[in-house]
Amino acid sequence: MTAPMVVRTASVDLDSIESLLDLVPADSPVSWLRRDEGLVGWGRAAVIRTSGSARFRDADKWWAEITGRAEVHDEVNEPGTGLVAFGTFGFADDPGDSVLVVPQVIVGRRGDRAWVTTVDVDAPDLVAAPLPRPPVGLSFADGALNGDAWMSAVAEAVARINAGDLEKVVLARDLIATCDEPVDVRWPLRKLADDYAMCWTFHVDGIFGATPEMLVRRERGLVTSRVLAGTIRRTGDEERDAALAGTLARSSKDLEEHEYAVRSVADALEPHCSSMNVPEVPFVLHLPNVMHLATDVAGVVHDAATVSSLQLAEALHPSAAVGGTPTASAVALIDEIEGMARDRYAGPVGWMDANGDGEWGIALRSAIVQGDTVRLFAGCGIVGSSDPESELAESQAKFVPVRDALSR
Ligand SMILES: C=C(O[C@@H]1C=C(C(=O)O)C=C[C@H]1O)C(=O)O
Repeated sequence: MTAPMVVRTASVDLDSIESLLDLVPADSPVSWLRRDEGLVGWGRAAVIRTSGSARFRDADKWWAEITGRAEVHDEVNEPGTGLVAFGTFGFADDPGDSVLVVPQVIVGRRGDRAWVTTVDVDAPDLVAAPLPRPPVGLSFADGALNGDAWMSAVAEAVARINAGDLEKVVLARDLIATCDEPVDVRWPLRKLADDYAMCWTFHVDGIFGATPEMLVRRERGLVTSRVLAGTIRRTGDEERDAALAGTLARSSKDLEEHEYAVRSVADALEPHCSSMNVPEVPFVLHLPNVMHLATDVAGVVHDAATVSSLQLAEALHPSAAVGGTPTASAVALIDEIEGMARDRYAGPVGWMDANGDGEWGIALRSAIVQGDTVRLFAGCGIVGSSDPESELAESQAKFVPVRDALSR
């Protein structure tokens, strides 16, 4: 048995640091940030890679062992202090690996508090790291399916739905970006955190993005989930966008798609909650590229002592926002007609502390970087009244955040 990890969390003054990303060196960075609050980290103190249907359980068991024998000195005691792991999980049982990683250094900020946590290393000087270089020689190419082939898959899904096989399915596509040199992920991360400050800007082990969708957050016995489904593109003209937001809020196609997603989350959370609040009417979430129907579900959990936030994420995944309804038929149809492997796209991504509290977003508006290649993903909820051309346009709008973040 190896020696226990020695973990120290101390308060720090970060008033002069605008973005926590300024501190992050190029060596294995991780991030989970929203409006400049959250966590960043670097270095690797411990990591587990797992796959298959037991991936969540494997990771959770490993985490219980690690936290059970760590020696923790925490002078801050906030959610996200002490020992913290960052994770990314595959959408499907296979292919693709899932990872939970404990960085050597984690820097956190929440309200007016800031802290640094070190794991088996001395506290570093918190100074701005050299800036990342922008990607050079960027070009884009179709992924597994070109636009026409993907629209045929959407038409097939619509036919299956109208034949009564299922109610909703989310179909995704990929886009391949190639550069002349390996991409420094901190470049797109900085741009995403700037341009999509209302989203969660994440990076764990090669998957990065700015997701607007929170699968599950648990903090001190309170659980929340932000469910999205139903989308309209923005035009950039404020008056037109306000009218479009009204159209979205009244669109029966989008409200139907949304209702499936909210139901799937509420049903999965219910067994864990002693009370729940599920709003009956969604609000419209405005992002720079699109607007979504959104519902914030909240509940008080009764099993925080035995069920971690990662186990809650497992129970919720895949919600109808990224899978469909009913889940099993939708996932089978995705496998049959989507024509690509999702890998960790649309899987849970986030962090968890030693109490099992944490935040798990859905890895959307995301991409996987590997050396000089970046694979971008976007998906759309399909119901019986979906139109393939509109869905293609919607998928293009969903590529925009990462696409723009890769450019200079
Ligand atoms: C699947 C994605 O987004 C999901 C699908 C949505 C929709 O179809 O309206 C909206 C938000 C997300 O729940 C994606 O961004 O790739």
